[in-house]
Amino acid sequence: MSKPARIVFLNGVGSVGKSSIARALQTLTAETFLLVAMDSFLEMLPLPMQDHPDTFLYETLEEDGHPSVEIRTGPVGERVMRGMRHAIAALAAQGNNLIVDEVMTASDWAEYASLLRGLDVVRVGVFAPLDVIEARERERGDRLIGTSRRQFDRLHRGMSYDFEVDTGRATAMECARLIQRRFAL
Ligand SMILES: Nc1ncnc2c1ncn2[C@@H]1O[C@H](COP(=O)(O)OP(=O)(O)OP(=O)(O)O)[C@@H](O)[C@H]1O
Repeated sequence: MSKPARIVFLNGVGSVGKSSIARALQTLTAETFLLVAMDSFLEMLPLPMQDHPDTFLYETLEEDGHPSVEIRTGPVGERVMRGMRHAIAALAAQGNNLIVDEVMTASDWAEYASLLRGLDVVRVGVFAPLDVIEARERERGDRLIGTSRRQFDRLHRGMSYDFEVDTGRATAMECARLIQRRFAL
């Protein structure tokens, strides 16, 4: 029987810097870690279904005079997300170490906690000031403006973390080093 997998969740709003940390962290760990990104599962949908009431519907509202994107999840979208969580559990059950790039709420976490019981799981909260995140969102050019604003006050409600990093004060590589040292990865 192989060693139980280690799983590092990076959770934070869009454009906060999760994928950049994940890629940096992969270069630092002693053992091999796969990167599993929620975005990769969204990209599995056919293009016309990527913004659709059955899957994920993106609606731009206004909040404090700024665009703020509400994402409504339909039944097919819920199924994709459940499938992702079970797929992650299946990868880990086979001994694959994982870095999971997620945008998860406390209720999503509740399902992970039950699927991953008994494994070595750590949760890292990835934070930065909203103005910094929104500047990155604008610079990227391929992100819906207002996605991070909507998630900013809501995503972390009810969540607790084993460790937190601030990408407004540290590069992705510096954040990755802090995580690698903290958990001796
Ligand atoms: N620590 C950092 N300092 C400065 N810029 C950063 C940092 N981390 C990421 N960036 C930049 O911010 C942008 C978003 O980064 P990244 O794709 O890692 O975010 P993300 O949280 O994975 O986003 P999403 O959830 O939308 O996929 C990129 O242009 C990246 O180069």
